[in-house]
Amino acid sequence: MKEKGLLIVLSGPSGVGKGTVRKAIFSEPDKSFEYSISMTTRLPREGEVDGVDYFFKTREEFEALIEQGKLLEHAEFVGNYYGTPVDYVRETIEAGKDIFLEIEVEGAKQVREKFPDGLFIFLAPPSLSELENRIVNRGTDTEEVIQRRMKVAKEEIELMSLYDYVVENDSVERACEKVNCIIVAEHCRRERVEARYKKMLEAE
Ligand SMILES: Nc1ncnc2c1ncn2[C@@H]1O[C@H](COP(=O)(O)OP(=O)(O)OP(=O)(O)O)[C@@H](O)[C@H]1O
Ligand SMILES: Nc1nc2c(ncn2[C@@H]2O[C@H](COP(=O)(O)O)[C@@H](O)[C@H]2O)c(=O)[nH]1
Repeated sequence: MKEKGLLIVLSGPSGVGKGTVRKAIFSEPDKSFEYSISMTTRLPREGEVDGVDYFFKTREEFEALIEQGKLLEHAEFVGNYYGTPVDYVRETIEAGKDIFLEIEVEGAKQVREKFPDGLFIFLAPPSLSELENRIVNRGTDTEEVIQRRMKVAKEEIELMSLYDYVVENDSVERACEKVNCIIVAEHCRRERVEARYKKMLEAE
């Protein structure tokens, strides 16, 4: 039987650096996992490309996808829908390849319910004031949206204990190294458990 791939979820509050860390991880050569491109109703930011950064959809299109069961999870975040196309995730895992999702906390909760044996990593900020600095300095949000993101962030940080690992994003380089190590360690752990069961079954 072909071994299934690992579902990896990187989540955490807005502005902590999920996108930055994910892009840095995927810019490394020889990555053995695939990235799940999300759907969103948010308008593209400058430089963002449809089908690369996101699949950009209208609200009507997005709601039709929800109705048709095409999304593994979805959430409304600061006025826009975001969701993970389910077919690509399932096909990748079935093909024995790992898939990497970078999503917000409500979506991660939904994925955990459907894939309890996935690998869930929470990216945490060094402090709340540093989180706010990062959102402000990114320069993509109005003061009102920044305050909404910070309010949600505080609620999300309380949920970090539900994750398998918490990685502090104090430096992008260190955070990437830790995420990569966690993925390698998780593979080793699963292989050992599987090997143990295989032996047990063969001995019967
Ligand atoms: N370790 C770090 N140290 C300092 N700045 C960082 C670090 N990681 C990311 N940043 C900066 O913080 C800002 C927010 O990062 P990013 O957009 O990747 O966050 P995010 O978690 O993906 O946000 P969102 O959930 O809103 O999409 C960016 O300007 C980025 O350059
Ligand atoms: N629940 C989901 N959240 C997602 C998905 N794709 C991205 N995201 C998260 O949304 C926020 C905002 O993103 P931005 O690009 O507008 O800054 C951020 O936390 C992303 O991680 C998804 O498919 N599902």
